Amino acid sequence: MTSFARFGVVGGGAWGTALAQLLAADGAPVLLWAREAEVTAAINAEHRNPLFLPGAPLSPSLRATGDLADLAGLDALLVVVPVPYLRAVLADLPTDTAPLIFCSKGMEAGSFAFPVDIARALFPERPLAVLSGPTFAHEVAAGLPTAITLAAADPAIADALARALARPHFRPYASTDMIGAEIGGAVKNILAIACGIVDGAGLGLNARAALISRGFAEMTRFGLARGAQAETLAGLAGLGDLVLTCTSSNSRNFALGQGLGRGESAAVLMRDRRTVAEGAFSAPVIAEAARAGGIDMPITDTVARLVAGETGVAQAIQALLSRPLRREGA
Ligand SMILES: NC(=O)C1=CN([C@@H]2O[C@H](COP(=O)(O)OP(=O)(O)OC[C@H]3O[C@@H](n4cnc5c(N)ncnc54)[C@H](O)[C@@H]3O)[C@@H](O)[C@H]2O)C=CC1
Ligand SMILES: O=C(CO)COP(=O)(O)O
Repeated sequence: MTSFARFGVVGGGAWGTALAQLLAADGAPVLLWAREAEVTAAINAEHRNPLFLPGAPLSPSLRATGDLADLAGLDALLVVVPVPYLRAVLADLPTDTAPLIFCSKGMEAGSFAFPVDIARALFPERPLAVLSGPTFAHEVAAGLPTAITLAAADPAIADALARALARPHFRPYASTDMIGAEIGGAVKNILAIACGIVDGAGLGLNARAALISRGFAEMTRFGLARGAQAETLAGLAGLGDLVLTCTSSNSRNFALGQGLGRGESAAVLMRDRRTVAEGAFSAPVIAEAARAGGIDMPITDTVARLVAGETGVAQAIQALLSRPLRREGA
């Protein structure tokens, strides 16, 4: 098996840049593809990414390119493109056999595909993996302690990639449950918006704790129905990330929810934003997938309607609180 010494990163947003910095911090060469010429120029000339990760000094061994063809021949690629744009970027990747490690958290509209589903259809021969967990980009770039799930269908590849990505302060836990890791990351983004709404509307900490645990029940129902393992959902990629992003306004999803909770318009909050709040894209998609599968996801459905401007915060809260009482495990 290869040693995975030379990594490439596809996507120069906050998370792609932080992962590239993690791997380049010890002087290892890392090549990052970014869409914005301003980002590639600043990384190469000034060793920083002022658009998406301001304030984080980057290693000179991290180089950037605007040409996806330059990623040919590397040992593995971390793919960190927001899910709505992922398919188009993957279609332009150079033909290769190196593993693709998906780090984005969402479900594609229309196809109801997670990143690995999209890639499997495009690259049936390439090893695929998922990297997901409670990982604010600025903390990883700063070298703060972080643990994360690394899932691949083949346990030997999962172990090898986990070893290759591990650093003294960055601990990947290997798993074979790719769908569990993907569902945990996608659903927690939606629940982070819900918790932000509760915070912005001043509904208190009891309500937030209730949302986290009832939201986790939704994530588990959806995940188990799609073949995820319960321990993955209760692990770093599910519950771990849910706790992180439901309790901090450093989360863009939580911050979006705070705005909604304060009564700001969803359309205005979504307009002109440079950074992503993936939960806003995924909420209607996962809500529809759940409905089609007969899976009860009232919080996800409510977030989808709030983001679409179809309901207001007071009305949505009233609707959630007036649902029939039920047994907890049901
Ligand atoms: N920021 C974080 O702390 C973490 C983010 N993630 C996930 O990583 C993924 C990427 O997020 P960030 O790096 O934070 O992004 P970001 O919000 O920092 O930047 C937006 C990214 O979207 C890209 N983009 C915008 N329009 C595009 C288009 N038309 N085609 C292709 N790319 C386009 C930009 O080039 C940029 O890379 C998301 O799925 C997010 O949920 C996962 C873990 C941590
Ligand atoms: O996924 C994240 C941390 O694990 C980042 O969350 P936000 O996209 O909400 O900022």
